Amino acid sequence: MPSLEEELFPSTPGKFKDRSHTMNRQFHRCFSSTSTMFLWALFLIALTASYLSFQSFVDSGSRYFSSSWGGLHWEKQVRTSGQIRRQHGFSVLVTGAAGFVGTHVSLALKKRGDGVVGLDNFNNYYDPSLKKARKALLNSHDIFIVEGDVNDARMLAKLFDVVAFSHVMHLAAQAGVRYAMENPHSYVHSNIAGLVTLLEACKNADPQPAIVWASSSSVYGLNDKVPFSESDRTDRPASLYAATKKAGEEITHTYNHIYGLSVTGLRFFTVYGPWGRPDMAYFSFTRNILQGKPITVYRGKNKVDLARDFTYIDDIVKGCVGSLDTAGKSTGSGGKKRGPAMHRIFNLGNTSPVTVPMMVSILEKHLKMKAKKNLVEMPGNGDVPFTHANISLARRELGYKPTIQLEVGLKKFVRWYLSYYHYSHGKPM
Ligand SMILES: O=C(O)[C@H]1O[C@H](OP(=O)(O)OP(=O)(O)OC[C@H]2O[C@@H](n3ccc(=O)[nH]c3=O)[C@H](O)[C@@H]2O)[C@H](O)[C@@H](O)[C@@H]1O
Repeated sequence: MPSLEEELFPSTPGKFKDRSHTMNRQFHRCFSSTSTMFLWALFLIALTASYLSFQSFVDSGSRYFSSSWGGLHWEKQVRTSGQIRRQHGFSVLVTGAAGFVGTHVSLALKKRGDGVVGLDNFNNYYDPSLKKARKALLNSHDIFIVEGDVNDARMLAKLFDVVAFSHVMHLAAQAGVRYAMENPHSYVHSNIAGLVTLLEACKNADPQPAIVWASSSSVYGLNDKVPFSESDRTDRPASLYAATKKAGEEITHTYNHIYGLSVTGLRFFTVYGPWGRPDMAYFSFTRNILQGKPITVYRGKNKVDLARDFTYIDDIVKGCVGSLDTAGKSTGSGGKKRGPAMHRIFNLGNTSPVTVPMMVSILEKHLKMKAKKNLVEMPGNGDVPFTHANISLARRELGYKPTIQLEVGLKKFVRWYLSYYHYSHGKPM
């Protein structure tokens, strides 16, 4: 019978000895590998620490030296731009300031003496050089534009740190009805995630600003009750774009309800005019007509013409400014609601829809050129056959009264287009 010792330690002679040797060796190896590991760990810690400090250096460096926001000079520019120059004036943060509506609203506010700080991410959804040109225009009126995204919470917090904005005019968005099929995530990024980040910043700000923001006529979707009233159904969007704008209306309601933010949503109806958006039909049609290229004119079922309640930019600006002027104060502070705050939604349209072929013939008249038209059945890509705004609520509450009809508005647009793109007598100079 093997002894206990043999049981415990195998019987092979020399094994125990061997084992003790082995253990000895292992102990040494183990010890040496532990110290190696220790050294490695030290090395890794040092490496991580230097990486982190390098990162923070890069981070602060990019914020304070090379990037588009941060630093004492930047803060001074923001503060100066946000300075109010009239009695009882506002200090307004305009997001999407280098956009079409953003540019016009910023100029109007600045002209009457409000402080205006612009914010824009200058993305390339359409020609960024047009956005840069709008920025130059704004700069020439002493409006500073921060280059940044509404998803950047740190940057927003910094902005509210530097200026106690009384109002936020939130116009930054991924626009365009049909592009949503190509790039759906950009709509979620800007119109939902970006909106929430902005609302969080507004909620945390002290004082909280009142918010006026751009919704869209597209929320009416498949609604066929005309004209479209604010109380009509908006639960059947026809495009993801429309769905994100509708979501925005619900999200802003939540922030109004929980945090006491004063919110006004504006449903814009196909806004057009000088400095407009090149992705929109009236703009791209003008470009193609001038270049002798064909245009695609969509038609509804049974060859019915599509129609839009085209609204001129100056009328929209009046609606935006009227909304800011009548917005009640937000009631929250320290991220807490202190009482009920205003929550409003308005249609800003023109109340006189015009068919797309009619819009084309007005362009032809002003351009003194004929369009090469391809008539195509409206593809199922989010479009709606017509829009028509009932504006009685905006008229009553904001004093909103559109005055520019499409004929006149397109004339102003064409004049701007020819000058901006250096045309003379229908030919590029
Ligand atoms: O009112 C609104 O809320 C929306 O107005 C416009 O959307 P939309 O009315 O579709 O404007 P356009 O893209 O300029 O189209 C105007 C009309 O021209 C038609 N169209 C468009 C493009 C084209 O190549 N051919 C064509 O016939 C469209 O079907 C539509 O009936 C804007 O692009 C949206 O950002 C905005 O939210």
